Amino acid sequence: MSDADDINRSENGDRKEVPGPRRRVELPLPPARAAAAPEGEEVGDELTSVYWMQWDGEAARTSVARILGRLPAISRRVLGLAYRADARATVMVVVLQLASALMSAFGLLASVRVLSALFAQGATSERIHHALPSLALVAGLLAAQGLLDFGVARGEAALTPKVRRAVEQEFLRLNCHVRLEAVDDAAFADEANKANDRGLYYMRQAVPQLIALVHAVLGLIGAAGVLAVLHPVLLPLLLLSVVPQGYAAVRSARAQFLSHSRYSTLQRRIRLFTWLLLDRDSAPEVRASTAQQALLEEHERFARRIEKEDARLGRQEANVSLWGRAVGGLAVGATYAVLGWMTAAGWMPLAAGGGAFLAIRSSRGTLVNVVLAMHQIYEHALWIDDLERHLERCRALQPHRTGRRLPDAVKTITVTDVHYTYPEAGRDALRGVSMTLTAGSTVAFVGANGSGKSTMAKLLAGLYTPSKGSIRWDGVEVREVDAESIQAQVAMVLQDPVAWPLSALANVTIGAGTITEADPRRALAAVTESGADRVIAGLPQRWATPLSKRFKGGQELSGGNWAKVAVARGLYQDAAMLVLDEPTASMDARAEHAVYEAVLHGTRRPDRITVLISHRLASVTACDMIYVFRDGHIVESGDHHTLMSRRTAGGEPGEYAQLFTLQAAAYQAAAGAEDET
Ligand SMILES: Nc1ncnc2c1ncn2[C@@H]1O[C@H](COP(=O)(O)OP(=O)(O)OP(=O)(O)O)[C@@H](O)[C@H]1O
Repeated sequence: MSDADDINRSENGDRKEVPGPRRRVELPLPPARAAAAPEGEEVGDELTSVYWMQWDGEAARTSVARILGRLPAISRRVLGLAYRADARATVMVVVLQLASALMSAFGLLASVRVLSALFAQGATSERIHHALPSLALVAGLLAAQGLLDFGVARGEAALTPKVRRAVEQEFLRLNCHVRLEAVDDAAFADEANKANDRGLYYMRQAVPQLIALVHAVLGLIGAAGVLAVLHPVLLPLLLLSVVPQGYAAVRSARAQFLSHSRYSTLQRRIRLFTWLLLDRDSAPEVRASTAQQALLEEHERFARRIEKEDARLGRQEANVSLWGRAVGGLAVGATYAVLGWMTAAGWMPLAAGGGAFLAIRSSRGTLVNVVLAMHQIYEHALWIDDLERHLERCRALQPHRTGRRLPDAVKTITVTDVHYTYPEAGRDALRGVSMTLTAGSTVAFVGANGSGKSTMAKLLAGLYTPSKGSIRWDGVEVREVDAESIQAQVAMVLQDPVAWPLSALANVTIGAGTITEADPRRALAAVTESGADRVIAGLPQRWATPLSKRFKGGQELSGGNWAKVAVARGLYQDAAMLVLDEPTASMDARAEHAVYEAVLHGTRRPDRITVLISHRLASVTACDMIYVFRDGHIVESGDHHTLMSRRTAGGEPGEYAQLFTLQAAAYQAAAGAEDET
């Protein structure tokens, strides 16, 4: 329904001059009690229909064998990442790890020789004498292994922070370029949040964990080799002693993963309430509306559900671990009993039995490390998998790059029969919009809330791609050029511009893609035109003042002053198209007038198309072309005079004329009331 429908008619059908009460629509009474967020026993109930939960389900249902099968791929990926981050350190870590494992195996063999010498026939002093060379070898090998492990630690210290930076950078780079329509999707935002929260966190730990795993596996291979040399039967016995613990670790990892997935949305919700309670922006309204108690209660409701889930998980883990340790203990006892029996039965010399005991003990410790490292990597791999899928999705959602760029100057933009539907939206936001914009002209989009004005502006700016129809810049279809090259040609000042927590100067220059460099003359001209010059002149450090109270000496601006800075930012960008999407709504009347004066008259440039979106029709009367939007399409177009004289088929004024008269009448009525008092 258009605003024009809101015009009241008097009993005899005459049009009233001033707006009356709004017509009522069919809307049932709201419930007396409503939960702020979905209720339910299951913490993740509200997530069941979200598509990315299916991945979680799939990962958790995957067999252990398949997960283990993925480990080589994950290892390759981590190694590749490490190699790209620091090739030298990666090679060093790999080589030193191998050498350390060799030292460990030789050390075990040397220990068996020491025992053989000690358990041999003859006088004690003679046996000790014979054992000395092997003892010295053991000491030497241990020292060498210590040095090699030191080298591994140094390599790891160099590698881990580099990998961390590389992963984070890639994650951020891909996410911040993802097409806007994907970011509009709540499910995508959930996925990005989860990937940042968990996937990235575990990916950062992947290098040290992989090093720990490789270290343990190599140590195990060395010890197993020694055991095989002593007696092959010892190997399956050893394996038997650790299988129960490994099973328990894997079970526990899977339970944790499912649990975390189930309440990741809850965590977001609880953080939202924490933020609302602590944030400076919401602080005045929270206090003025005494909303503290309501927010605290909602926070507690979620906190209790998380608490319940945490406790359940803890109990489950304790049970699984107890079971694993009990069965594992029995298996170890059995292993030692068999070893004792083999030595007593003469299957193995006593020295070899002693050596086997040492090897089993050290292998058991190593095997537990392997299981723990596998457990961790397995658990984290599930999250890393999600992160990888998210990154893959981000790659697919990058703005299209064809290598073709738009020409620097544009003469005409032709929009033909453009349709656009937001993801998961029930209806089209734009339906068959056509228009022609020519350089040097100022164009206004007007119409009721939700009629599609901002959407059209975002399509013109290349932020969205039309679902149907075409937008051509001097005949070049926008789908055929790099989206970023369109965005570089368009300066957009949005309804709620970002209050960048940067210096006043950086707040002006960031629209041109820099916060460290400025064209001083252009910056001064931009702030002068937008009226931000007075704002900046009043700041303690002028251009250098940080515009955020989070910084020492930082200043906070009023909404209207922020808008002036935002308009300056748009003007500074000096783009082929300037879109002002109601940035003046929070400005005082004089400031708004000054901005429109500057944009419509002062800086009218022959090479620029200026698009104004406004609900205050008095601001757009000087535009060359005015497009009136309703329900996603253009119902009227022309300049102010044409539109004011337009009549419908029934002889009634057109939509623009009705809206304009309505607004003018409201001012005149108010002015009349002032005169009477
Ligand atoms: N990010 C989004 N995701 C889904 N739907 C959206 C999104 N943004 C806008 N819409 C819907 O698209 C339609 C057009 O919205 P748009 O913001 O373009 O209208 P507008 O004319 O600029 O409104 P206003 O005057 O209130 O700024 C509306 O139905 C709106 O609810």
